[in-house]
This record gives sequence, C-alpha cells and structure tokens, in this order.
Amino acid sequence: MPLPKAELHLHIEGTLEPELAFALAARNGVTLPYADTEELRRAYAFTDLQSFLDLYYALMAVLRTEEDFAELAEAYLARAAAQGVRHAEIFFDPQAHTARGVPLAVVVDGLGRALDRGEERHGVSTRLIMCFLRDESAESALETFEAARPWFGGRITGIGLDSAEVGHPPAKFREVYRRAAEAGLHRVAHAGEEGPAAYITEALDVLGVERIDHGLRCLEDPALVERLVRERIPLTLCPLSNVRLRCVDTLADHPLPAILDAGLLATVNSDDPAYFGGYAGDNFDALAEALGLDDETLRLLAANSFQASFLPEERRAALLAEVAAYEFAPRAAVRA
Ligand SMILES: Nc1ncnc2[nH]cnc12
Ligand SMILES: [Zn+2]
Repeated sequence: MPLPKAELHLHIEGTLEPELAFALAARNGVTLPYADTEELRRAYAFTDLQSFLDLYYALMAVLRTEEDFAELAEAYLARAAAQGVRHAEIFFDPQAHTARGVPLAVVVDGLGRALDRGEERHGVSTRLIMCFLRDESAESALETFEAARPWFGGRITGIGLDSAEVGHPPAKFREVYRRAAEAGLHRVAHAGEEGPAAYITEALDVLGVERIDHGLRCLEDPALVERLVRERIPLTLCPLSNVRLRCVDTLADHPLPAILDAGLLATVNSDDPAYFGGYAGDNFDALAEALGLDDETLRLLAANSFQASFLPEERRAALLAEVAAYEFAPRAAVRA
C-alpha cells in the first residue's frame, strides 16, 4: 500500500496522456501535428516554462465535450489513487477552453461528473480550483470569475494564478482576488517558479494567498523565508516539473532539503504529470532516490500535504492518523 498523500498542485489539463489525446482527437475530428504517440512524446523536450506551455495549450484542442473532460478527470483519479493520493485539489484553466469556444459549463460539469464519483470509486476526495492565465488581461480574469459564480461554494472552492510568470507580476489580479475573498473562496497563486522572490511577497501582500504554488525562489530572500515559516504558508513543490522545465538542473540539486531545514511547510506534487514524467507517488519516489530521503522525511511530506490542504478538520485528522500509522516496507524489500 502506498503512503497516503494529498495532491495540491495538479493541472488537470496536464494529465492528458498522449494515448488519450490521440483517442479524443480521433473522436472529435481534430488533426494533431504528430504522427503518433511516440512522436508526440519526443516533443516533450522542454527548455523552459514557455516551451512547455506552447505544447500544453495546443494539445487542449482535443478537449471539446463534457465526456472528454470527464474521461480526463477519471483517468487522473485512477492513476493518482494507485499512487496513494487520497485527496486532490485540482487546477483547471477555464480561459484556455472558453477562448476555443468550449463553454465553461462543459468544462466544470464534465470534470464534476468524474470528481463527484471520486470518493466512491477511488477513495479520493477532490476540490476544484480555477486558475487565471496571468499573461491574459485582468478584465478577462474578472469576466471568467463572474461567469463561474454559479459553481462557487459547490464545485469550485478556490482560485489560482498560472501560465507564463516572468513579466506578469501578481498585482494585476488584485481585484479578482478581492472578489474571491468576498465570495469565501480559497486563494492560491503560482509564484517563484521562474519569477523572482518579490512575486511571492506580492502574492501574499496584494492577493492574500493562503498557499504558494512552487515558491522555489523564496530561498533568495531570507526575510521572506522567515515570514513564510512564521505564517505557516505552504509551498506546493513539483520536483519532476522543476527538472523538466529547467528551474533546477537535476533532482539531486533540488532545494527541498534546504526548504525543509528552514522549517517551511513543503509539499510534493506532480504539476503536469503526463508531460513531466510522473504522478504524485513518482515524485516522492524520485526525490527519495535522488536525495536519499529517509522514511520519516517522506512521512513528514505526506503529513504536510494534508496539513496544507483545504480539507475539513475531521477528514484531515483521519488522514493524518493514517500517515502517522503508515508502515514503510523495508528498503531492501522495495529494491529487491
Ligand atoms: N508549471 C506551471 N507553471 C505555470 N503555469 C502552468 N500551467 C500548467 N503548468 C504550469
Ligand atoms: Zn503548476
């Protein structure tokens, strides 16, 4: 049985595996500019965040109907559950779909169809967090926010901020985050992935975020690190993503040990697992191997994932108790 964990940084569009992309393309009459799944996989040689985003947005062309979004989410839940994920707070990018003429209701209701059955079928509870594309305008974010009101407090429980970071500081989205707070939604934002530590500070000060997605570059500002520790602001790290997008050179160079030593509330997540070589459990395993993490550090990371979640207290406590009681297989047996 895998270590129980929550996944708090997962873009549902980033779970689109090549096989499903081709199946949906065929069903929807979409022609992909790749001969087959192998050729598509060979295109996953990214040089930075933008080189990934270009392919990520292009491939979304195959997602058109409620059924497509339901299949995408169902496939994620099955894979995540097999790797010990018991709770997932899932991002989606509404503007990337509405801009292509796919109505918001198709996206939310399609995802919801699979997520509503997540606990019963896979033992995975879920939340949906709608992200705004930071390289789009503040007006577009506000329009999207208003269009999503029917799902607030129901299917949609939070907002986030993603896409191209450098040159798009958080403050542009002050008003939409203000409205989200007023509507009782949770607030998170990507910051300090490729962008500077100052974007993390701005996300806290101006947007009032409760978690920082990535946050790698906080280490460049000791006063910020102190504040993140003091205010118990979680970081949702994504190690395999960081290597694939060249934010860090190799997993062995990942700053997780320094982040934990500083007393930060770090979590380990997969970001866009279909593109970056692994789901949540794969990220735990790869980190453990590259950094030589011991079982108690892995237990701490799993506990952090539930501590940092937006779960109600009772389920959080139950899942934390499972983590505390978890018995790791002896390492030799794992390797054998
Ligand atoms: N790692 C990432 N950073 C910013 N935006 C994203 N959208 C999907 N994955 C992303
Ligand atoms: Zn992300």
